[in-house]
Amino acid sequence: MNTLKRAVLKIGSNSLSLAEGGIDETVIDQLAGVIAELKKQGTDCILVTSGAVAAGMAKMKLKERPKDIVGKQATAAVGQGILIERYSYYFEKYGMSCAQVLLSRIDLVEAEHYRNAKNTLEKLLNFGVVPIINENDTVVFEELCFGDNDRLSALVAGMINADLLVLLTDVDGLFTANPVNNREAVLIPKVENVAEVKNLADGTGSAVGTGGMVTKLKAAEMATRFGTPTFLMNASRIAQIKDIVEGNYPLGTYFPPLKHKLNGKKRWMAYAALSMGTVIIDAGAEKALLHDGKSLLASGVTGIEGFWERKDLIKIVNNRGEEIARGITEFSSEETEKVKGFHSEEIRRLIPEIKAEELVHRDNLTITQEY
Ligand SMILES: Nc1ncnc2c1ncn2[C@@H]1O[C@H](COP(=O)(O)OP(=O)(O)O)[C@@H](O)[C@H]1O
Ligand SMILES: N[C@@H](CCC(=O)OP(=O)(O)O)C(=O)O
Repeated sequence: MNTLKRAVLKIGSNSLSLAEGGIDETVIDQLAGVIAELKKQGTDCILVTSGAVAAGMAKMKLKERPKDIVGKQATAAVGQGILIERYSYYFEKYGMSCAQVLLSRIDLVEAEHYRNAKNTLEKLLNFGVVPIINENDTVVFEELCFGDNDRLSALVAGMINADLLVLLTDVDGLFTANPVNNREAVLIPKVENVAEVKNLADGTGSAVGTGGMVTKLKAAEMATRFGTPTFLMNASRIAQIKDIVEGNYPLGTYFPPLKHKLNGKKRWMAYAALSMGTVIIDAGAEKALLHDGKSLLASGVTGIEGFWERKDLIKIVNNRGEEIARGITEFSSEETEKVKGFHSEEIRRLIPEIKAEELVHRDNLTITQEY
């Protein structure tokens, strides 16, 4: 029996592009066909698709992907309309409707915006329409963009509680080295701990792709922490997505979900929200957060960086400068500076109006341990 209610499928620029330039419509046709079949079997899909720049390049007869941001933005503006028109055409062929949803990193930073995006996606799925997501390339700015669509697809999987994330690319999965330039590279069928394989990924994508394997591993790490099983496979096997849904894994790399998954608010804190500043903590506080499941107290803070207000999100780094957690703090940066290193009684004396005992309460804290 099919128990997967929701799947997010992500297809990269590489797999959608023709060698001579432009979009490969046979791939769009196959994707629409598989999504329509899955729908009949009870699995709703959200598609995260790249390809706007590739489609724009063909239209404008550009031989190379523009290197400058504005060039990419203008090219994506030309290509996005062409891309979505082709998807609409092929979904209609299979009796389905689709909707264009353009998201950027900034749209997910505020908790309210994140909820709005989630509600719209939920409504589209309720309408029986396939949301087709791409990054809103035309308006993003460099400091705050995904660039690749891998991490965006993982955030979307977390947002809608997907039961499966499939990353479709131009290689068969994760190899022991980049298979494009290492003949001896061997496919890894299953990865339990992404941190252990991160060194195998090389960040260079193909001529049209962005991010390479590095951003795919980051996406797998995020999605599996959200409790979403993730599968990385070759887009030439699109038809086999049906096998995954039926519980049979084709050739590819499987990343099983983690047992201790992050809940909705912690997903947003860990990967979507922006931090306003940083507190540096000592070894005792690091142990309390990582091993004892405790809140962060001011007594464990040794330094601060940045300026923030009460209820802002901050990063928590250890004394080696490694990020270990993020959380919403009850103290502004000015207040934190005043109370750092002090115990509760002294804090009440220094700032009598503050009722909170903790700098960051455990309910408002998520372990990130960046890799
Ligand atoms: N260890 C690895 N295993 C597999 N592929 C790798 C590895 N390291 C780097 N890569 C590269 O990642 C590329 C896929 O990333 P990318 O070009 O960004 O694709 P997409 O457009 O699908 O997002 C592959 O073509 C391959 O060259
Ligand atoms: N948003 C861009 C996608 C950028 C990109 O190349 O992403 P990816 O193929 O996932 O490495 C586009 O539509 O062209």
